[in-house]
Amino acid sequence: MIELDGLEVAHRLAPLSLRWEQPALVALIGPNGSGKSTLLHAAGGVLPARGKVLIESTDLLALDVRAAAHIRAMLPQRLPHLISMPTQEVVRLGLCVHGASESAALPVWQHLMARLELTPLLARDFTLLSGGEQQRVLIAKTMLQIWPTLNPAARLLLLDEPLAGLDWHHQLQVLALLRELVEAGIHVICALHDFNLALGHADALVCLQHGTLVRAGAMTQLDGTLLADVFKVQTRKLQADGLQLYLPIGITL
Ligand SMILES: Nc1ncnc2c1ncn2[C@@H]1O[C@H](COP(=O)(O)OP(=O)(O)OP(=O)(O)O)[C@@H](O)[C@H]1O
Repeated sequence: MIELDGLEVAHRLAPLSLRWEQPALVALIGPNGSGKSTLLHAAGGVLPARGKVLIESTDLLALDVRAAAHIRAMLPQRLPHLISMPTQEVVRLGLCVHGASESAALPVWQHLMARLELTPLLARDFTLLSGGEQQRVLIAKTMLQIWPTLNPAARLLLLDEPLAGLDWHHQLQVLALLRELVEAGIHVICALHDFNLALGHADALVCLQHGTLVRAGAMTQLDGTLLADVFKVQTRKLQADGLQLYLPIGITL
């Protein structure tokens, strides 16, 4: 069970309460500036906030950063200040939190390197990789931190637009890894701007507008009315393989 209980950031996020009984892939959507990053940072305990983030009976916000890092991992939207170092050392930072040995981590390491196609990049300087390559490296590092076979305490993964800058192939690779994590018991909250990817892959929806929760629940809540009212876009509904998709065709005023 994961619960955001009255989570609030002064002037940026109105108090919101949400609860999920089972691990799920939650799509966090909202227009630019609606508070998605604010919610993720607050839930991760890296931005001062009121309220609680309950994981079973533990309040994540009452833990110090090191203890919290055993339970949750977070991928921010912007790259941290880049320092010149080999890419493999960046990935390896994901192991520091739980301290799994490299031999214990090897199967997971190999799995992530293969799925994210990072092996040819490992010896290169991280700062010289392309934006999408750097993003895949940081996703691997973040996943190593909370991969359940390496870190059994891990419960929550917070991702701020992890698919931004990735090509379709790598977007789908990342979504497949997120599904693996959900099936292994990790609750994933993922800010996304691509509604069709959300419809195809997420289990549940959270939508913010002006720092306020406007919808939450099943993915069927993501519909043409929401896209018109909150995102100010006119859409055409499409059906593909039983999936409802939306094509943007104009803006609403
Ligand atoms: N450090 C800060 N101090 C004050 N206000 C901030 C700060 N960071 C963000 N904001 C404001 O908080 C609001 C929510 O920003 P946030 O980054 O959470 O939006 P978002 O939904 O993630 O947007 P985007 O889709 O553009 O990434 C915005 O109005 C933003 O200007």
